[in-house]
Amino acid sequence: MSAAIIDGKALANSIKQNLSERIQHLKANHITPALTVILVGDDPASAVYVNSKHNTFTSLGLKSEVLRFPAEITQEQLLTEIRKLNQQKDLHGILVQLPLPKHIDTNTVIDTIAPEKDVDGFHVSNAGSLMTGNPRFIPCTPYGVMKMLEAQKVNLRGAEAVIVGASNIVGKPMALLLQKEGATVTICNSKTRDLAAHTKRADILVVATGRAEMITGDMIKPGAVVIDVGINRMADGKLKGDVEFSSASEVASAITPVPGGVGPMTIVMLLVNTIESAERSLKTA
Ligand SMILES: Nc1nc(=O)c2c([nH]1)NC[C@@H]1CN(c3ccc(C(=O)N[C@@H](CCC(=O)O)C(=O)O)cc3)C=[N+]21
Repeated sequence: MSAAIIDGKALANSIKQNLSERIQHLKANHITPALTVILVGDDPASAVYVNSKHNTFTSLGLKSEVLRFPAEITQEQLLTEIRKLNQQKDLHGILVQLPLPKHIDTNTVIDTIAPEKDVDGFHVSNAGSLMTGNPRFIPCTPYGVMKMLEAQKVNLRGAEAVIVGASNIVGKPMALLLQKEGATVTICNSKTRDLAAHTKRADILVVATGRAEMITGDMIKPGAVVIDVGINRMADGKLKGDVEFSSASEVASAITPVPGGVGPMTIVMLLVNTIESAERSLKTA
């Protein structure tokens, strides 16, 4: 068997096309959706992602600004910058690129962002609202994965979903979203005993560990839908997922590639959240 490849890039593009009407409507009301990204330090991978976001936003006529700070910035200075952005009228989204340097407490920084501008959906109150079933912003990566499953017409009701990786930004919100659609969800982590026993049960397998090619075809149930969230840059510059594509695609019924899978969906859902935020400002104006 050879799996269907779920084309995240194409789906992201079609979602993008469908946003133009909403953008026009906002502009007719003198609102340009605006995002500010804070980038601390000079990690080259982060710089690539931030540029990619910036280009996507500006190409659609949205406002995007990147504030760059040296890795030595103090936590208090960073919080001061965020508080300024919170007050800025006509700014609908604030994103602090992760990871942050070790001397800075990530949760404190995220929870300083005004929840109404937290288009990543990482603020503790937004995490809570997702958990209680009335989300303000759905975190972009799991949101994009749900759109891919929907486009692929994957039946989630009663399905066995297994997530490998329990992070606040992917694994945990992913579990809530799948559960909401009726899946039976297992979250595995680095301490899980007999990981393969879990992954082999999965009708839907989502892998977000940051460990290149750790899931191989022999760990996958025949016919499963495999979503690879990993983006690992190899020494030769090539990108690899957390799933070994060659063996997995022999077993799965559908699989996301890396690159061109979940990554482009993450960026387009950031666009969706920022536009949504701008539309809310229209309602309260
Ligand atoms: N506050 C915050 N929010 C994030 O959403 C966030 C973050 N911090 N920190 C880093 C991760 C990573 N991330 C990616 C988004 C798109 C691609 C993407 O589009 N990748 C392309 C390939 C790009 C390339 O060639 O490097 C693809 O998969 O096809 C990758 C990675 C968002 N992140």
